Amino acid sequence: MRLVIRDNAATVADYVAEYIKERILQFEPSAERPFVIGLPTGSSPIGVYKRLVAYHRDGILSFKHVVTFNMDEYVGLPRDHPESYHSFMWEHLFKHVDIPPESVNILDGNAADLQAECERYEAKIASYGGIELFLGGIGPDGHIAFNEPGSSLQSRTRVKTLAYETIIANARFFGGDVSKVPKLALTVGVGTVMDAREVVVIITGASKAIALAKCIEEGVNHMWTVSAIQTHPRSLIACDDDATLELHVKTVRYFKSIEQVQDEMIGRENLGLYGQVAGPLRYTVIPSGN
Ligand SMILES: N[C@@H]1[C@@H](O)[C@H](O)[C@@H](COP(=O)(O)O)O[C@@H]1O
Repeated sequence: MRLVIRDNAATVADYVAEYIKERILQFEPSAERPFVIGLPTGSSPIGVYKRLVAYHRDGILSFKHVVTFNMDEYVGLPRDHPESYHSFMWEHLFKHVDIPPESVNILDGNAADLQAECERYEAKIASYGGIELFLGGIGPDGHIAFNEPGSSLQSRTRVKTLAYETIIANARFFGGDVSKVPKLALTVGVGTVMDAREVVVIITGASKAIALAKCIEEGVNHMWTVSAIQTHPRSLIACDDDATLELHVKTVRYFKSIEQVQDEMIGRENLGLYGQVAGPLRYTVIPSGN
């Protein structure tokens, strides 16, 4: 696993947006071979979406051959409710780019048969040959998507009851009124996320500091479901300084030194993603710490 530390949420967003842009461009997606990406909602990815929209506006990035699968959706909230994840995604990303609407996949939290909807979703992901890159954020309790503490680390897409801490955290989107926050959600499982060929997680802010420390410095544990990322062969956490508050100084220095060595050996401008070196250097470098 790699940990990339930046000064603040804005520079984390710069890094992650550029990372995703490069991954899509290097993949050279086509109609027959689209780039399949898993996407989160929440405040963490908003800066990334803004930058992806800007890449599109500047003619650098197209979403014509990108297929998306969102992580989760509330149960029972009308699709056009301003706080539904459908609304969020169209507002922050999809309506600003050239993605064909049929390439957007978001769980239907109003389906008559919620279980069947979850099974349909998994089957659709499989029909594309799986997800290339899953981007995620986490809750303060270390949940990824809506995989609350205690979720099986092999879980698949399913109906989930939200933890009280999550309901309180998300009340800010419902005028601070806890009673208005849906108590159920559909969510991809931890296993669904970990099946992606690559996982990238954004962790910013002091409120996520304990979760980041649990995820990185302690063992894989279903009480901090994002910690499953330790078992993934190709994973990256992008965090800001505030999120490192609970990490050991040694941990922070270790991951910073890895980046520094990479920069010195290869040069930042030539360092592609996960050893895929862009520019004139074409050899493969696998950075340690992966
Ligand atoms: N289901 C979503 C998660 O996918 C998201 O990661 C989390 C964090 O949100 P924020 O980025 O706003 O802190 O919120 C919700 O619980």
